[in-house]
Amino acid sequence: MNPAKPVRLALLGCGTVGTEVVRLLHEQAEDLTARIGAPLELAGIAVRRLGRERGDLPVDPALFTTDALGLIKRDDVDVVIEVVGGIEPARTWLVEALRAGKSVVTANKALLAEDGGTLHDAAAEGNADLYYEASVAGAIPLLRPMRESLHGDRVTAVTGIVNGTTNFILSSMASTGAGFNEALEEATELGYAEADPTADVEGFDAAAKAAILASLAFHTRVTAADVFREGMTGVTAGDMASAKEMGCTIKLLCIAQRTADSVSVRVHPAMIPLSHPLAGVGDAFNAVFVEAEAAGPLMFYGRGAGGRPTASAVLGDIVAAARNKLTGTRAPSESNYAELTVRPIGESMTRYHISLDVAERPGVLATVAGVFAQHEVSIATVRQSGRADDAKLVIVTHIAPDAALAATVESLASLDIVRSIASVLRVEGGAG
Ligand SMILES: NC(=O)C1=CN([C@@H]2O[C@H](COP(=O)(O)OP(=O)(O)OC[C@H]3O[C@@H](n4cnc5c(N)ncnc54)[C@H](O)[C@@H]3O)[C@@H](O)[C@H]2O)C=CC1
Ligand SMILES: N[C@@H](CC=O)C(=O)O
Ligand code: NA
Repeated sequence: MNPAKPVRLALLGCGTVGTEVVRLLHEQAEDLTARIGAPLELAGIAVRRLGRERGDLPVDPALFTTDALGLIKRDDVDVVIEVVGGIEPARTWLVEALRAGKSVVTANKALLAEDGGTLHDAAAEGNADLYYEASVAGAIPLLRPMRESLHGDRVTAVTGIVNGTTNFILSSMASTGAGFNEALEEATELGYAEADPTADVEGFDAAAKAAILASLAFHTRVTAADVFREGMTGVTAGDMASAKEMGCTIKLLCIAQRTADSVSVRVHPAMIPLSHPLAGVGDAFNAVFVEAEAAGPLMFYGRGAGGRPTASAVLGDIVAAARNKLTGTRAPSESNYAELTVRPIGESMTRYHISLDVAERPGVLATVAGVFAQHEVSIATVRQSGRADDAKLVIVTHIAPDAALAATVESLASLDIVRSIASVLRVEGGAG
């Protein structure tokens, strides 16, 4: 029997994820061949600089090139794997590959969220596969269920922790009291953080993932620009202590919800009760709840960051793309028929936890309560502590439109008796 012709791979990028992709291809070569029915073979690896020390990477040094586009254009390349990141030149490379009918596997959430439409259009044009399981929640098989298994149902909400770096930092702050900088440094060393960790801590990475998830869940193109985003750099040790006092913790959440004809997608830190299933998601783990009309609640949990877990998702996509090449089939194409509108954050319904430093005078509480009433926001609990220069009010509201809550905070800030607004946090999941 003739051995099957290899499926040839072009790997773009050989950093945290790329090196682990190379290792897994090497370690599992025999099993992969058996599962696919043909061997996988690296045709080339595009890197930024040649001659860099790559330790014990099990690969022929002759495969390295700095000419990514030249590698993509080669006739002997069947599947292009992009683990470089960023918008350009990744977009140009992937559009070139897809239009030429080459399958693409990418972990690039920033690009998919910014301009996924262009990639999907290029895939349709070239009748090529576009797989991106690693782009959201790392190793967790999440996009394939969203893209295939749940296509018989109607998804109504997706809520989750989708950034490993910030979950690592918030978990460290909550459990060991570690400082922000110290925890971020450790997350970076462990390979969780983006090349520019601002993307993690300011919520851009989670917002990109939220856009990808919302697009798949609601059959509508949602981009990063549609997502309300607030990072976690403002979360202080004081907030964490205050959350603890209330039997809560603080997590950076991604929340995507659907009504009949619109969707809302937001990313922000939020207090959640310790009894909430997301509260126990520690370290760099991710967890995502999907609610669907017929299925009910589903939960996905696992490692959302790190070279090896992410490479696992990349490998899964490579296997799928290789099988399709051999059988002449294709991945499911983009489904965006619903064309739902994206609601602004002001219309989202949520609750706020507001901590105020106030002057300790008679009538302060009544004045503050009056501001909430004026904006039709009802108060759930009030705690007062300290006296004189150290008086503090901690107020938790009932559910109200975000616009009304934001306007309340603005009015509070203009009161003479309010010395400062120490913190404002959204509250989710029945906390408070
Ligand atoms: N590290 C993680 O936990 C995860 C990363 N991702 C995504 O995977 C992608 C790669 O991430 P990492 O491996 O962590 O980043 P990294 O920064 O470790 O690796 C990227 C590599 O691309 C190389 N590169 C940059 N410009 C290039 C060019 N013009 N030609 C060839 N190579 C070039 C860099 O030198 C670097 O080695 C990104 O899109 C990231 O968002 C997705 C999920 C998890
Ligand atoms: N920087 C990201 C990596 C995975 O997507 C994260 O921390 O989650
Ligand atoms: Na995933």
